[in-house]
Amino acid sequence: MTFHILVSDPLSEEGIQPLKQEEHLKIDVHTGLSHEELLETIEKYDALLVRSQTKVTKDIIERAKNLKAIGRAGVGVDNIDLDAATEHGVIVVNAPDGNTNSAAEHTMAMLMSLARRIPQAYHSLKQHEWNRKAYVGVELKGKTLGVVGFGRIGAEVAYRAKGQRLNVIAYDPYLTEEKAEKMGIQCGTLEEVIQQADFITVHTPLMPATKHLISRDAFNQMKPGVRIINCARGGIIDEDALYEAILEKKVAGAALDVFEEEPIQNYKLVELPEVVATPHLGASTVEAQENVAIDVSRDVIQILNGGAAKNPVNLPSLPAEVMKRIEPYFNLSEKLGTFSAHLAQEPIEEVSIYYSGDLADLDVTPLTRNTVKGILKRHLGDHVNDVNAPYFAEKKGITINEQKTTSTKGFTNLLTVETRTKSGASKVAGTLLNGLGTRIVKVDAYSVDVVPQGHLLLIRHTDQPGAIGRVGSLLAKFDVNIATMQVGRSDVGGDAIMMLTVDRQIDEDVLQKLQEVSDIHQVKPIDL
Ligand SMILES: NC(=O)c1ccc[n+]([C@@H]2O[C@H](COP(=O)([O-])OP(=O)(O)OC[C@H]3O[C@@H](n4cnc5c(N)ncnc54)[C@H](O)[C@@H]3O)[C@@H](O)[C@H]2O)c1
Ligand SMILES: O=C(O)[C@H](O)COP(=O)(O)O
Repeated sequence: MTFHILVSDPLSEEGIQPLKQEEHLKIDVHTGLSHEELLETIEKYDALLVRSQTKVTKDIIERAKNLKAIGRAGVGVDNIDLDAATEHGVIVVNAPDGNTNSAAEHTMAMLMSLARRIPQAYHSLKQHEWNRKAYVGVELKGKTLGVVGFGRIGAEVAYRAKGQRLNVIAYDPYLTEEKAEKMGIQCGTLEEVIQQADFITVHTPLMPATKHLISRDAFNQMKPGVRIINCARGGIIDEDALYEAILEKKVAGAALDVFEEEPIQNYKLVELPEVVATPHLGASTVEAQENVAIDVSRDVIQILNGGAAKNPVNLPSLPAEVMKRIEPYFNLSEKLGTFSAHLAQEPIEEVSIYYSGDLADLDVTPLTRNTVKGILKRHLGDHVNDVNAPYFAEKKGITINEQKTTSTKGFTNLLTVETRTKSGASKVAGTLLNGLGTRIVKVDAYSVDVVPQGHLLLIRHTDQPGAIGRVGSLLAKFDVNIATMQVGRSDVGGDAIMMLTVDRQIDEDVLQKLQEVSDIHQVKPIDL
């Protein structure tokens, strides 16, 4: 099968080599497409690779009927409508590590340019002016740098700033005193950082909670003469408030790589002599561009080949060794989900998934998603996948519980799916037998031993002599071959089940006839 990939922003040629080496991938590079042009062309693509220019909006994702993956060759995914991607089952991957170094180095370059007014002096000299008085700077040594957002880039900036003998105070909801102490920096609240710093650099993602995090109110709390750096995202700092604070001389200068609107339409902030600026160049180095393009290319190949991505943004990401341990259970979890959906006679309201034995000490989130996918696929079809399964479950009002138990009922591992409807619950359990593959080992209270694959028939009946024979004869009459058969009962003469594996799908009229056989209460064909 050939997959079509659109690269809609300039990506490193070397970086997309992994894609080019795959024979079944056809790559089109069309950069600079307008929104309308992208909308017109997106339908034929299975994957889209972007940087920050392409706005992957809801209407684009809705039109992209074949899209399976969006690869962001960089960190920030604020140009991608993640909710729409999740709803449509499109996996979004990014390249979180590839440009950390370059972004941190650019931040330091901006910090020093700001302190020594290098761009302004350069500009003046190019105009043939020799003006030494106008470009007096400030030293970094002994000053305080406030870092807001202490993730990969924030931490790298702090590390470098210490080399410039700056004192560093940082705020991040995940920064602990211990980590700060280890790095030789101070951990503060947002207010403390804002009030104590001589330079403030922001390194958070742009999201609703960080929009205008540095606001008019924040500028009012800062030291007079503070200098601001933004190499993260336009919008984290309120540009209008920054403009006013510079005019009012509360802020001595700003170094900006990113802007609320890109490309900039209104240049008033950038034209201020106190502002040094670059056109979103933080990640624009040969090394970073190669790294990020390689990383997303590899992940997109994985996704298109049905494998697990390393850096999913809208899927849980697990360490490789955990993935390796849970991978063998994927097939079982989906099959148990599908089996459960067949057992439910009414809309499912709650799903509880119990993991025991070998599974009890692992992060099993992907298995839970996979089980839910198996359940929902029965009625919603193939467009339910691991990405959008929790979204659809929530939309349908189905509560999902995940539980770990120590009770294994004699199995080394056991996965039990319990579905609850308005009028009751049903259960199916399965296991992975070492070297023998997967088995369904329990249906409600009945022990069975069934390979979860092919055409199954679940029959509920009363344990009476002849019931099994009557089912066998009827199926033989309609030329349905029984491959395997299991029987379980609660007690002699009580409720019982038959689990049959048959060689072909059973026609509706045969099912109807089975339903009419005496002592048979329920006949359920289950295709796995
Ligand atoms: N200028 C560029 O070219 C360029 C290059 C790379 C990254 N970036 C931007 O830099 C951002 C950070 O990148 P990263 O790799 O360090 O990401 P990261 O996820 O490693 O770090 C972000 C940090 O921000 C923290 N955070 C979130 N909300 C916060 C808040 N309200 N207050 C304080 N901290 C908060 C998070 O806890 C996290 O530690 C990216 O989201 C991207 O937008 C820009
Ligand atoms: O979030 C990022 O990785 C940076 O902002 C880089 O964006 P770019 O790929 O458009 O340079």
